[in-house]
Amino acid sequence: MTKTRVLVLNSGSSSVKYQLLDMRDSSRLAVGLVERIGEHTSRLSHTAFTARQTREQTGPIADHEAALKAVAEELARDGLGLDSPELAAIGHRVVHGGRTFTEPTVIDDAVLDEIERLIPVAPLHNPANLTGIRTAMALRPDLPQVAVFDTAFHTTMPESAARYAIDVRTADRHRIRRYGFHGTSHAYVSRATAKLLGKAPEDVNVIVLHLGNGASASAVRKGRCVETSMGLTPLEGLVMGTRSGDLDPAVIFHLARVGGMSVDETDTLLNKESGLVGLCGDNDMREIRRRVDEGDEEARLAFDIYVHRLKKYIGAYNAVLGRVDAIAFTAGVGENSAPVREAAVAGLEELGLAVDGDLNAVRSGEPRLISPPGTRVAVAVVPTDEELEIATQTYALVAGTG
Ligand SMILES: Nc1ncnc2c1ncn2[C@@H]1O[C@H](COP(=O)(O)OP(=O)(O)O)[C@@H](O)[C@H]1O
Ligand SMILES: CC(=O)OP(=O)(O)O
Ligand SMILES: [Mg+2]
Repeated sequence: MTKTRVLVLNSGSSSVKYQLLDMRDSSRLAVGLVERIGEHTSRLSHTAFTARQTREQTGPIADHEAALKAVAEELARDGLGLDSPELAAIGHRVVHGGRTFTEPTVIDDAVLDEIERLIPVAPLHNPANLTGIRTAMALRPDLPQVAVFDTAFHTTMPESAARYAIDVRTADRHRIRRYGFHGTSHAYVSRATAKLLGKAPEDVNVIVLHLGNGASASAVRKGRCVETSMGLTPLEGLVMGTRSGDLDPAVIFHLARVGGMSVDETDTLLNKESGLVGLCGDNDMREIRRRVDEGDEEARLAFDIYVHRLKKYIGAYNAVLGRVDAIAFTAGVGENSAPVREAAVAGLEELGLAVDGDLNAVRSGEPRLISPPGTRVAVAVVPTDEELEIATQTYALVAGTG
């Protein structure tokens, strides 16, 4: 039997997203999501397109291992189980690959060790990724398991962008540099944006704004990343759902000296209790906009801070690229929040940027332009598909080996 299927696992800090694809035509056989892992109100939602079935279950799912086993059971109920002889490989999103991994990589013990070694610089993500990999390996030890790294696309950044201005010896000793994340999404979306413009990726310069729970911007010149907003860890850059993004590093010394806060307390504050949730108590942009529309001042300020930071990055990446052909909004907020897109581009006419109100209001799952016809820079909404990209890269690596 030909092995044409790939299962993709995207294990986040408190969720697992998965897709089973048939790579002959990249069609999706099943998709699903396990949310709120570790809480009493965990939820698994599973759709099998083959059986035209969607099922949901709620109730405690203790950890990522339990989550993955529940996913395997759901797939099996639709005859799509992990024991399928048609399965060619399992592709895993791995957030931090350091400088070691610039390409998708078949996972062995040495790869596992390296992902583990990188936990201190991706504490929210790499442990979950590792559990996902180990559980999948236990379920199908015979199958190639492939890691696709968030950092890989950013390894083309020049040293001038990748280095922090700190003592070189200290930086080198501790491998402190800017790695960047969400690379699979930035790669996919920058290519899809070129396609939307009817051009080859090598012929365009694109700013990609990946605005999900985690958020990052990247500047892509002729298909290669030259700058991105996340750094050593996914904390730097834009305002996010629960992360502060950019900040004077002296805030941390100040909190230690004046606030008596430990390193771990500050880590939690900046990664989990800051960003939109720290500013207004909500991290969901839908809820924030609802509050803004009701005249809530706290939500308004949170929205304004979020947009102000975004605008600074758009300006900075215009300067980095020199010439910009398109700006692409993607991920949960970027794809769905017309007010964020409108506000981020407002007042940037001198940079050749504008958003058309009617086009911006269109709701669609397709890549689309939202700038008025004839503007110098195309502004686009380009849905990301990290799972499809991971499946494509995974299959390219293993096809012909099984
Ligand atoms: N219809 C919508 N309008 C505005 N924001 C939305 C909408 N749907 C989702 N979002 C935002 O997208 C976020 C999730 O984005 P997503 O890319 O799925 O995140 P992640 O992959 O990091 O979990 C939510 O927290 C919410 O702020
Ligand atoms: C790297 C990162 O921030 O990922 P996510 O948006 O999935 O949290
Ligand atoms: Mg995401």
